[in-house]
Amino acid sequence: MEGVDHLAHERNKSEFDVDAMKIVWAGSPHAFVVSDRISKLVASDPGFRKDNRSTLSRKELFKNTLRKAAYAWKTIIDLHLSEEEAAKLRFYVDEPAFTDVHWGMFIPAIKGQGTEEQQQKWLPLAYKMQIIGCYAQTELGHGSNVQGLETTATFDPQTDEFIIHSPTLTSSKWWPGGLGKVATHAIAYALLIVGGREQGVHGFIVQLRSLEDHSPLPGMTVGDIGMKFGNGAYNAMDNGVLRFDHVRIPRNQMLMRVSQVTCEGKYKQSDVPRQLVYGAMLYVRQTIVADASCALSRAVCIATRYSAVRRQFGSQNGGPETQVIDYKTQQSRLFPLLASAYAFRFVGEWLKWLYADVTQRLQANDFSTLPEAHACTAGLKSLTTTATADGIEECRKLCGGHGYLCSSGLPELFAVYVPACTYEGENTVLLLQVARFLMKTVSQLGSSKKPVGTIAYMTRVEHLMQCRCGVQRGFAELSADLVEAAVAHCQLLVVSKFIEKLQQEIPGKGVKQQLEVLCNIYALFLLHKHQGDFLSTGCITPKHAALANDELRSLYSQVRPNAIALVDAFNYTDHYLGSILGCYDGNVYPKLYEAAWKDPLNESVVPDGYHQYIRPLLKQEIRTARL
Ligand SMILES: CC/C=C\C/C=C\C/C=C\CCCC(=O)SCCNC(=O)CCNC(=O)[C@H](O)C(C)(C)COP(=O)(O)OP(=O)(O)OC[C@H]1O[C@@H](n2cnc3c(N)ncnc32)[C@H](O)[C@@H]1OP(=O)(O)O
Ligand SMILES: Cc1cc2nc3c(=O)[nH]c(=O)nc-3n(C[C@H](O)[C@H](O)[C@H](O)COP(=O)(O)OP(=O)(O)OC[C@H]3O[C@@H](n4cnc5c(N)ncnc54)[C@H](O)[C@@H]3O)c2cc1C
Repeated sequence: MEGVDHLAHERNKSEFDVDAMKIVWAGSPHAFVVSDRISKLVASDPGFRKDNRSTLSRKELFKNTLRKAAYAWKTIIDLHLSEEEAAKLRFYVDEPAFTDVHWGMFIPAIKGQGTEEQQQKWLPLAYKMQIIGCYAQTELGHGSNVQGLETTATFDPQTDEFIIHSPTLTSSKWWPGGLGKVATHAIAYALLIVGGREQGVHGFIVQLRSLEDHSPLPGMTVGDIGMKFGNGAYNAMDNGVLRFDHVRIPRNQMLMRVSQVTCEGKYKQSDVPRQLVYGAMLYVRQTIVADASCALSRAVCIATRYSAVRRQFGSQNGGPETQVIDYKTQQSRLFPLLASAYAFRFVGEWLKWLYADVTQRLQANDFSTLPEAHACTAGLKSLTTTATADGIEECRKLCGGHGYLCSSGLPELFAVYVPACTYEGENTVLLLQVARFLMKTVSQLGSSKKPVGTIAYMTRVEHLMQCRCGVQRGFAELSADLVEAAVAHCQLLVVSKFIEKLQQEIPGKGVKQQLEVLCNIYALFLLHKHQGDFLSTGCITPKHAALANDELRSLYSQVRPNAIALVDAFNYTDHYLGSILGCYDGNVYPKLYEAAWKDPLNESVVPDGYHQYIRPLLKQEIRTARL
């Protein structure tokens, strides 16, 4: 029945203060108040409905996304929302769109790589959305290999301009979000050529479309690259293709914080590391880690609530069947994902601090922590997105057949989420960056200082690399193993940041205790999953492995009465979850049944096509099929 909380009995089992945990999850009392208010504002506004998305054609979906983006912007203006509130509104609208790239990449790139003068010119236009930007780095032929990009930017001292050109088919810009149909400007990455000399890849602000009638400017061939994975909402994003035909831009539209080109045609490399050209990627990667905790927590919320609702087998004397959440197999699949959602939340908080710290240092020209920041953002982006994509799929499977319905919210969540394993740095490529950082760390330790902890094994690897073949060839030969080492290094980071979080003051009855249980689940699940490595290196004995497994089962039993409260702490509205299986009141079956009849296929009892195809079949009126 509507209005009845079918999960009340579960909520009454909770052994901790859920409201206090909501503040821990939000990050602070202020963050909770803002999130709670904005999520309810979005959920209560019909202008932001999303339950009909799966029935729209791609063009309808895209146009609806434009409508929502404009409506969101009007809401932000009319309600005088702050930047923080506006970002929360875009988050809870939950629609992949050009605004993600405008706010998430275009603006950070100008802030990170533009001079003061360039920031003063372009940021006010971008903040007021008087221009709409995209981040055009990837090309048809190159994405991971940034230094392999082929678009050229040739300086013409006669006119004090750069000539942006796509010399080959593979140099076509390909994938940038917002580029296909909406963006008026791009940060375009191109190989700088000054006085006939190549100077590496740099960023350039290029206007793509007229601000009067939105038509592509001369020399621009631009469009959408076509449908993407599944029928998911990511098809609302106009990932585009762009070819430049000798497009001229003023010299002052090269982003010149890192390097400069003078009007005389001199190339100047300031003492800022050239890697700052990659700065926007550092920023986005750290946001992607926080994003992973959100996406995984959504899937876990759905699967946990449904696991408490669903009963299957186990009826005694005609009594109720067993809740599937009580099966140890269900717990051993679900609860490590619940623990991971919290773990990624806290490592994401730490990474946000690390990024802010490195940014502050960079402003003082202190580049000492840039390598560490790169390794951490790259590695944690890789680790958390892989685990989250796998975790969303596992949550779909945990919900049985109903998990495969669009109305469960899980297929769409998966389809929209999985490219995170590829964009902003393909996950293996990023782990190789971490491996390179680890190897460099080890080689710098020198003979007097042996590596310890998770990089202790690197001594053997380093010896092998130096004696058997050159370091470079050794690295390539052992790269698959080094990627595993990089993952282990990042897992250590996640566990250690969870432990550090527990050393903080955490108010609320039973809250810290619950987090300690989740931290232990996360760590022991990893030990169980990788026990082969731990055993073969003598880090643990078979007895330790058995103890860990026993302890895991005990910890699952401790989580069980608190599972619903732990996902309630995410404080997601039913609108944001977009899932009948995960609805707050657990009233699943009537909602599933009601939703089925809303499908367009049920608009007629006899389907289109019956008289044309089925009736002739049934009446044996089909002549022998033409071969
Ligand atoms: C939730 C998201 C929210 C907002 C985002 C908006 C929308 C969401 C949707 C989609 C967004 C996705 C957008 C994109 O995908 S943009 C394109 C992303 N592309 C990439 O990530 C390319 C990946 N490739 C690279 O980063 C580099 O090519 C490389 C793999 C790192 C190799 O670099 P390269 O210069 O060729 O050579 P190396 O010799 O390996 O490195 C030299 C040197 O530099 C150091 N380094 C490398 N990168 C960085 C960095 N980013 N910061 C700092 N330092 C860096 C590297 O460690 C090495 O240092 P050494 O000391 O070892 O020499
Ligand atoms: C949904 C989506 C949105 C995107 N948005 C944008 C955007 O807004 N702007 C933008 O510029 N780009 C965007 N991209 C592009 C994205 O950044 C690239 O796809 C990504 O960087 C991966 O590069 P790639 O496609 O060239 O993959 P590749 O590098 O070709 O990877 C293919 C395979 O080769 C392997 N590989 C590559 N190099 C190595 C190596 N050195 N050693 C070992 N293995 C290797 C990889 O691990 C992978 O298995 C987007 C992509 C997607 C899917």
